Amino acid sequence: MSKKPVRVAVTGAAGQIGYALLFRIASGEMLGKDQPVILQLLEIPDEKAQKALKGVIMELEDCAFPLLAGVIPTGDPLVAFKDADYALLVGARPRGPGMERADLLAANAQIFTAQGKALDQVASRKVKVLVVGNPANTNAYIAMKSAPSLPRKNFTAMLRLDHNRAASQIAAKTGTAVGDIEKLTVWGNHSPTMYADYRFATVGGKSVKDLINDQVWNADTFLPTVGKRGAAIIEARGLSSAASAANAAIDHMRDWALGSNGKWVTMGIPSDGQYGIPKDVIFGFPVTTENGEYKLVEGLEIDKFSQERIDKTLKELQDEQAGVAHLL
Ligand SMILES: NC(=O)C1=CN([C@@H]2O[C@H](COP(=O)(O)OP(=O)(O)OC[C@H]3O[C@@H](n4cnc5c(N)ncnc54)[C@H](O)[C@@H]3O)[C@@H](O)[C@H]2O)C=CC1
Ligand SMILES: O=C([O-])CC(=O)C(=O)O
Repeated sequence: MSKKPVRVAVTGAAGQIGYALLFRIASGEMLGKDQPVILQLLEIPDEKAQKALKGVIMELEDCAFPLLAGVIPTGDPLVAFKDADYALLVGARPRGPGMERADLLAANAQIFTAQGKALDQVASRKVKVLVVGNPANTNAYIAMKSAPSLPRKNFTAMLRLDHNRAASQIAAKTGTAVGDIEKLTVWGNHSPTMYADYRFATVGGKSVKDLINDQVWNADTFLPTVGKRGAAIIEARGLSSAASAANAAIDHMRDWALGSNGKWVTMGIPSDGQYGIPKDVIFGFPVTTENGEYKLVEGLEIDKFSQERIDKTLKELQDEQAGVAHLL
C-alpha cells in the first residue's frame, strides 16, 4: 500500500534556490522514492513574486511527478506551515558582492521571528525545520526562540554545503573519491569563521590528516577556500550559490529523515552545552542520524588550534545573537 503524503513547506519558493530544490523534492530525492509529498509553497504576498511562483508550479505540473500529491501556493505563513512535517526556510534576502552574511541580519531577522511564530501555531509538533536563509545559524536561533511550544531539537541550520565543499577540496588534494571521505565535520557558524575539521576524517580507511600532512595548507589554503567559497561563487556568477545550496538542503533533510547509516554528517543544531558551546547556540556539529533523530558525536579531542577556531566562530555567533536580542 502506498504511504500517506507528508507536507513539505518551502519558503522563498520562487527564488533561485527554490527553483533548484522543488523539483528534486517532488521527484523523491529528499524523502524517498516511495514517499508522496504535498508542497506548501510560501512567497511574499506581492504580485510579481506570486506570479513567478505560479510559473514554477506550472512547471511542477508539467513534470507529472507521480509522488507529487498536491501543491499549495500561498503568501501566508499560517497556510504554508499548516500541519507541515518538514519546513525548509529558504526565503530571505541573499547577499550581493562585498557583503558579509551578517550584514543580512537586520533585514532577515523579522522574517524568522514571524515564521517561527507561525510554525509554533500551526505546524506538526514533529516538524523538522531546516533554515537555509542567511545568516542561517542565527535565523534558526530566532525561529526556535519564536516557537516556544515546539521542541528545540526540531530547529536546524544548514552547514551541509560547507561540509560538502570541504569534502570536495579534500578529495581534490588527496586524489581520492569524494564519496569515500568519512568523519569530516564543520564546527560553528555558516560564515568564513566556520572550522572545517579533517583531523578525524578517513578516506578508504586511511587518515586524511596523515595523507595531507601539511598544517600550512590546512590553515592558509583549505580553511580560507572553504570559508570563502560562497563569496567566490558570488564573484564568479554575480549571484549566490543556488544549485549546490539546494543539493545540500536535500542531503541535510534526507539524512535527518532517512538516516546516515552510521556516517558523520554536519548539521547546525541547538547546543545542549557539549564541547563548551552554550545551550541554545545553533552550532555546526558532527552528528549521526537514525530513525528521524540526530545524535551529536561526543568525546572528540579538541586541540589548541581547533579550540581557537571554535572560540572564534562561537564569538561571532554570540555577537549575532546579541544583535537580535531586542527582537526576541
Ligand atoms: N545556508 C547556506 O548554505 C546558504 C544560504 N543561502 C541563502 O539562502 C537564501 C535564499 O537565496 P536565493 O534563493 O538565492 O535568493 P533569491 O532572492 O533568489 O530567492 C529568495 C526568495 O525568497 C522570497 N522571500 C523573501 N522574503 C520572504 C518571506 N518573508 N517569506 C517567503 N518568501 C520570501 C523572495 O521573494 C525570493 O523569491 C539567502 O538568504 C541566501 O543567502 C544561499 C546559499 C547557501
Ligand atoms: O555566500 C552566500 O551568501 C551564499 C551562501 O551562504 C553560500 O554560498 O555559502
